[in-house]
Amino acid sequence: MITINEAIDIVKTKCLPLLIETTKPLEKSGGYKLSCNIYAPMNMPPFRQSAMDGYALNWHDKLTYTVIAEIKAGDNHQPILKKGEAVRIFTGAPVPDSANTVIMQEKVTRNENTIKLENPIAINMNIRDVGEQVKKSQLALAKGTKLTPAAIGYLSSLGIKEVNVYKKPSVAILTTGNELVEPGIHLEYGQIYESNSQMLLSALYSFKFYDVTIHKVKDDYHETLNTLDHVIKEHDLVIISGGISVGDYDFVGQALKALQVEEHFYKVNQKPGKPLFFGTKQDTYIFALPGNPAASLTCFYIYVFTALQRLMNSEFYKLPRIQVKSDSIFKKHGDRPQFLKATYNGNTVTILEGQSSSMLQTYAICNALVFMPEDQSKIKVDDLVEVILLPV
Ligand SMILES: Nc1nc2c(c(=O)[nH]1)N[C@H]1C(S)=C(S)[C@@H](COP(=O)(O)OP(=O)(O)OC[C@H]3O[C@@H](n4cnc5c(N)ncnc54)[C@H](O)[C@@H]3O)O[C@H]1N2
Ligand code: MOO
Repeated sequence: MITINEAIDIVKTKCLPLLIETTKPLEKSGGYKLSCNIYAPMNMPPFRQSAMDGYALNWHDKLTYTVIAEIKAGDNHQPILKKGEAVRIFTGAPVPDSANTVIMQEKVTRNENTIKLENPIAINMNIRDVGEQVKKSQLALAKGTKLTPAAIGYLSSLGIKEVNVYKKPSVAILTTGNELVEPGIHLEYGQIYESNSQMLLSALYSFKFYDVTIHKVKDDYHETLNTLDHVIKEHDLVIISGGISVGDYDFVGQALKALQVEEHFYKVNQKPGKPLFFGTKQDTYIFALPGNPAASLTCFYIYVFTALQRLMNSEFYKLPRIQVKSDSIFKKHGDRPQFLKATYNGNTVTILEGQSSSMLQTYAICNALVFMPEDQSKIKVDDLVEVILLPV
């Protein structure tokens, strides 16, 4: 059995950036990376803007100015100021060419058509110059930049409505199991509700992967084989849930072999998620996650996340990890390294009850995983532990 780090390294090495270009409306481009440089189509700001509510002045060496006009944001007139004249002005309004400084209103006393400055002011204060952020034709954002809310706001401020980006992977989720029933349908004895597809879909959505299809098969070899064959051909990444262990009705391994999926690893020395498979067929990456729900989700966060980040050409291929003091105790059974459901309060971490890989109840309220290495058998209060922060 390989170690967790070996498995992560294999995923990291095998998964290559997709680098397929596509065009997206700006409002739907969050989380994508630019596939080419964007040059500013205009100066930003496009005109000299006042940064304060106050007065734009044509500076002179006295403290008193005559107010000759008013300019508010959106106005397009350009009063001409002589030396010693001022215009009332507001934040975001165009500063006339003949004004050379702006003073905030709190620093003047107004008396009808004159203002008196408390103290002398220097020129060029509180004016955002034309092209101060970016000049027309300058590089606005470089190829490869990830489109964050700020980047989208910035491009939108330049009047840009669509962008060329690298495609995100298309993902198929395939659940397996005779016992699984759709929520909403009456459960017969021996049946449970199928929940991993919604959980994995939601995890993908949380990382802004929306191109996802869901497929469900019974514990039937031919159905598993045919559906897998189809989803592998149609998607960049396939996430299988369940049917990967050694039971007589676990057909996933057999089907993957028959489809000549190249195995990169099967079984990782970890708890939960020992029977984890990763392989490739042509350009498609395939994970078979253990069916136990908590094991499935932990394997998603530790391995599938890495694959997704690599396909997106991101250098951040692991969730953030920090060292934190534990405020609880935990005794490990067995010697596999373990991921423990936990809550991190910004200061200490609490290891929760219900660590079984079949249990989602405590996972539902956890915001972190504590990683307990192979050689550690217990965690005491105040021990420093490694905490993996989950995107909740
Ligand atoms: N003889 C052995 N038995 C098992 C081993 C082993 O090493 N030797 N490993 C155990 C471990 S650890 C795990 S984890 C599971 C993994 O089994 P599978 O991946 O084959 O998963 P299933 O058997 O199909 O299901 C396991 C469990 O999860 C429930 N499940 C499955 N899919 C869903 C779903 N979509 N929604 C909700 N719940 C689901 C399923 O009903 C089972 O209870 O194997 C152990 N056995
Ligand atoms: O590996 Mo299993 O996920 O421990 O239950």
